[in-house]
Amino acid sequence: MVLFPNCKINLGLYVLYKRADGYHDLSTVFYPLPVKDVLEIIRSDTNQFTAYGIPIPGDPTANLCEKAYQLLRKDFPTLPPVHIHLYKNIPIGAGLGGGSADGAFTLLGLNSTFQLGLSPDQLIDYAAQLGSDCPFFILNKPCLGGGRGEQLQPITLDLSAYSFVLVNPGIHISTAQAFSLCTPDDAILPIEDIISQPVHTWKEQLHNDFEFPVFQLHPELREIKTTLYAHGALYASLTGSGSSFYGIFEKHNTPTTLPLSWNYRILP
Ligand SMILES: C[C@@](CO)(OP(=O)(O)O)[C@H](O)COP(=O)(O)OP(=O)(O)OC[C@H]1O[C@@H](n2ccc(N)nc2=O)[C@H](O)[C@@H]1O
Ligand SMILES: Nc1ncnc2c1ncn2[C@@H]1O[C@H](COP(=O)(O)OP(=O)(O)O)[C@@H](O)[C@H]1O
Repeated sequence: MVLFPNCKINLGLYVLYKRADGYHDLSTVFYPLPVKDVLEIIRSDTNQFTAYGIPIPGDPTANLCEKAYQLLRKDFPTLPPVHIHLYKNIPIGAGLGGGSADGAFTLLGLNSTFQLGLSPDQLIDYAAQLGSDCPFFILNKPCLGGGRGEQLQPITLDLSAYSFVLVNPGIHISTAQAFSLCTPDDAILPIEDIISQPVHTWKEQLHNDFEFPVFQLHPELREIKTTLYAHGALYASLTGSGSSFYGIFEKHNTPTTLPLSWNYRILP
């Protein structure tokens, strides 16, 4: 079976407070975008994980694909061995949730290949054990995210009339470090109220709490946001804990090139 795990962006991200378990409660909107990895799962005699494309830091046994397999294997001891081949294309540690997508899609792929009969709610429970961002990719549609990110409420939000520019500065930002640099504050406007207004109004109202610490760590990244607005973005922001930024543009007003020394992709 071949699957295509996609990335996400966060439309607004508010860190509300630090919990006793060390995680933070947050409020965000997860929105899927079509930058994708390629994930192949094949029944085999032995377990094997192979990754190609962008190098993934860390021990391969800590890969979220491998972790997803082991998580299901605990509850389904008859799950046969598999070869997992991952072509990595989504930038890593970039706030795009690529690792989480790979883990969630591995759960989905194993469930359907081996007919495990897991419901979406059960898959979300497994995904939440892999990481806070993983449950979103089981639903993979625009969602309001609460709790540590695992409490999901699908929302009606269609941005297909717009194009997106994704800028990847290639700086790996540790999610744990980024959270430790945020000052939690739960006095916020409900994010769903902001999102329901036209996109051009978001600039004044919709914020990502990670921008402040990320700009402190990497002041040179301010230029990305400034450039996106200078070239007509209706809205521009850091996604997740960074380091990627996105701009939302009217389709007829989308730049074809940007004066940036960092990699960027235009999703028309
Ligand atoms: C910030 C967000 C926003 O979508 O995205 P990314 O920037 O990673 O894409 C997510 O909350 C990231 O979720 P995810 O990357 O799955 O994080 P996890 O593996 O669960 O946690 C990594 C570490 O981040 C911190 N963490 C994570 C989520 C959360 N709600 N509170 C936290 O404090 C904890 O220190 C935890 O040990
Ligand atoms: N399949 C995977 N792809 C990318 N990173 C992975 C994967 N599995 C585990 N990781 C680990 O997750 C971290 C980055 O996660 P990623 O989802 O790319 O970033 P972010 O959390 O910023 O959205 C890295 O430290 C990496 O070692």
